[in-house]
Amino acid sequence: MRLINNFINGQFEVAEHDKRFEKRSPVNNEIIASIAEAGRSDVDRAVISARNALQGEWGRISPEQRVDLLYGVADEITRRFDEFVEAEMADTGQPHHVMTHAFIPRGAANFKVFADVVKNVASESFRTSTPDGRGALNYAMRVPKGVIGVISPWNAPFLLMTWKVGPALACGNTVVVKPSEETPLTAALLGEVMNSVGIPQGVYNVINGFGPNSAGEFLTQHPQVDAITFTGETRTGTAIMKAAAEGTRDVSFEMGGKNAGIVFADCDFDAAVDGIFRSAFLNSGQVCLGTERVYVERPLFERFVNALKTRAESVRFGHPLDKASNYGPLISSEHREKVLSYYRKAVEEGATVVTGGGIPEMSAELAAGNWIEPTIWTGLADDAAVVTEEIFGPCCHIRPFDTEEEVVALANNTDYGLSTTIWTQDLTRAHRMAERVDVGITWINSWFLRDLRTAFGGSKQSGIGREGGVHSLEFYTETRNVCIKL
Ligand SMILES: NC(=O)C1=CN([C@@H]2O[C@H](COP(=O)(O)OP(=O)(O)OC[C@H]3O[C@@H](n4cnc5c(N)ncnc54)[C@H](O)[C@@H]3O)[C@@H](O)[C@H]2O)C=CC1
Ligand SMILES: O=C(O)/C=C/C=C(\O)C(=O)O
Repeated sequence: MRLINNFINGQFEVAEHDKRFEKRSPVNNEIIASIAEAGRSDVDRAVISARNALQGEWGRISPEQRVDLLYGVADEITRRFDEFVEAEMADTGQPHHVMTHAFIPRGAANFKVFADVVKNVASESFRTSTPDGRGALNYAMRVPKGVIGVISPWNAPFLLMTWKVGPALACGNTVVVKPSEETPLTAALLGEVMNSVGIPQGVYNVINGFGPNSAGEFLTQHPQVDAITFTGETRTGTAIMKAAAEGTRDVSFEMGGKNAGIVFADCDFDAAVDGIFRSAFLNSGQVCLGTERVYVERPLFERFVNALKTRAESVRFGHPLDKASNYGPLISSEHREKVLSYYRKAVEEGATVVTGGGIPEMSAELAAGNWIEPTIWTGLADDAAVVTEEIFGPCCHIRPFDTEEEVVALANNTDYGLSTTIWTQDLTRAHRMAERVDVGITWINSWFLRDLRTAFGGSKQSGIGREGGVHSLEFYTETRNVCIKL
């Protein structure tokens, strides 16, 4: 069993009163780690060490040196790639290929890309007229915001945590990270990386624990935290926003979604089936950008439902170390119970269960894990619970539509506004749709195709602000204007 401690001022430390909690494997629910649960005094030391680091060596080094250090972090993640893959698989139970092809490489990229962004972005300047005719020069200067509180979720832990730590450090801030209680391993490994490449003590800190009345709340309430960046549930975002209001701290939120996939009859059929399959079922449906509502133009409806059913029934459940498996469990037994409760509700509300709806049969050594079948429904009303509420599991409801007008209204019929995926060969129509569907991110003939320089975030209850490229700089720096009278 692993012992995971908090990482404060460059040292791994036990928590006050040596308080700990257990982490269970999603594949069989055996205990795999014991985690130090940070108390208020631990969080306080982490925040103070982050503040001191701003005044120390980190605050004094040049942007070029900072950029080189972050390249070093990316290279060291790549050098220790297998350890990160193994740790993330242990935490999440997700397949080896998802880690090696997507989630762990993105961790390294999150440091490299933002190092490049800060190296290459110019600041604005204006020549200003004055009555004496000599004029003035205004220019903007970016300074770090200070100590950033980073609160991250469990579904893509390393990717989503480094998506915030990378730009925060590139901009010269220091961070205190509170990883999800479900997935503490890679944040701790990153502490080792920070030390080995020479990131000064106190720049990167990790405190473990839960949300309310635990490390998450202690961090967001701490008056020396200058800004908070959060990915997680919309309800949690509301609680964090209340905490941030004290001291009027800035927030950046990426939250839940109830994303629509829209398939027109003129689409490339195989590509659309493949794209919707990935968007509904990748990571066992635990992706904020995932598709839980699918709208298919009527002439294609039956054929599409049958093809998606075939794909969903072809997944191979298994241990992530078994390379023949391509499908993992849900993160926890509590989360599986939540998703199963939606499976039951769908039936109560009159759904036709096209496939799935229950728990797959597993071998004896995996039977105690959080396995669940990919599930497809049809036939529900537009106000059914599984059509309106975020489930965050491997499931989707498919409904036919007849007109563009109708499908825009259906897609927008939600309090969320994170992403959508649209499948059509008519790019004029696709563009028209992108203007009308009320989301932060629209993918056309693709899904989860990321360029880290682009704006990422949600509308409505899916988020506040945008991160990515220069948008991250907007959040992680203060812009100062300097006016020189010439
Ligand atoms: N929009 C996006 O980019 C993404 C959104 N999500 C959303 O995240 C959710 C799944 O992740 P979870 O980890 O279950 O979310 P969650 O909101 O329960 O937890 C996220 C983090 O917040 C912490 N936390 C909980 N209550 C807190 C409080 N009162 N104060 C401070 N910290 C608190 C948790 O300990 C955890 O570290 C889904 O609803 C999903 O839609 C997940 C990934 C990406
Ligand atoms: O690519 C990003 O920056 C965010 C991706 C989000 C997920 O992977 C997720 O929520 O699972």
